[in-house]
Amino acid sequence: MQWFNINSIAFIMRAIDILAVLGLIYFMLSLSNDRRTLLMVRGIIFLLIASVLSDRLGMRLLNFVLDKLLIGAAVAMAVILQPELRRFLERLGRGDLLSLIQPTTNRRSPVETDSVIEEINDAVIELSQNRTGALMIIETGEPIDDRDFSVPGVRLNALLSKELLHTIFQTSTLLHDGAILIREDRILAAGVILPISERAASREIGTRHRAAMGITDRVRNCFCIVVSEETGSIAIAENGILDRPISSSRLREILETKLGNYRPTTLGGTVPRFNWLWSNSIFKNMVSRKSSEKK
Ligand SMILES: Nc1ncnc2c1ncn2[C@@H]1O[C@H](COP(=O)(O)OP(=O)(O)OP(=O)(O)O)[C@@H](O)[C@H]1O
Repeated sequence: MQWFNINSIAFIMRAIDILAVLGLIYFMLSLSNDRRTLLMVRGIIFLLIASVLSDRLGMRLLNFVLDKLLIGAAVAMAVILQPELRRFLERLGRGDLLSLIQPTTNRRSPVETDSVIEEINDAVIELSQNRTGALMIIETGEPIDDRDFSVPGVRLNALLSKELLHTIFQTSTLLHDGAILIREDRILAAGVILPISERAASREIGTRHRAAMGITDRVRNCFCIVVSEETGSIAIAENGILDRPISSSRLREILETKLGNYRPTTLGGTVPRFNWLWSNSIFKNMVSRKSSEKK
């Protein structure tokens, strides 16, 4: 028992302390998969580390300023992340600890998912064949905040069907202008006006396609399908990058990957959202920016 002295206990307590902080950071990062939120959390973590370091190094004035900044940042974060924090506290209160460590993406049942994929796929192909312009935002995770849209459009909350998708985009309807927002198996809104991308892109790319690039650049938990009125071509926008033209078989593949049950898994069976955001998308952006610039 000699090895189990005061020093060992202090070491174990320190390890638990560090693990608890890492756990807390993990939960904060998994609150949202919005890029700006993650950048904000990262900024606060940076301030926290700088404050601890300045304290250890005896830099009292810097430490004083950093402490005040941290308090301000924490209050700002509580205000900005109010819906996410409320969800987090609700789950904590319910004792639903498992859902805290599981990504919230794709909780649809297989049957529901299959029919959503079918309906979207059929509608897009039909719209493309008829050269009917269309813009769809499809959520893949946490709900998109209305403040991310320039105009949130008209609320529909209707069950998704290819007939409805087709009807909305007919030029004779009042709702055909703008985008529709799809959440799970519902068309939540139509006539949504999106922020236009500020990325440098070819002059051939018009406002419908730029709008798809704009929203997916701002919000990471979604992708857009665009059907060109001019050419009938299908495009997919993700992470602010436009991929076009997309063949009908590729469209189905993308829908199945994004909305189906397939997900790349780790040993634990799930991928924490911030991994995907910070590693995969940064890599993808670097690779596909070149291809979009070429267009
Ligand atoms: N900011 C926006 N948010 C949502 N929809 C938009 C936005 N800007 C334009 N649109 C849609 O795009 C239509 C205009 O498309 P425009 O011809 O300018 O773009 P495009 O990318 O060349 O598309 P297409 O190939 O279909 O012609 C508008 O009628 C409107 O429905």
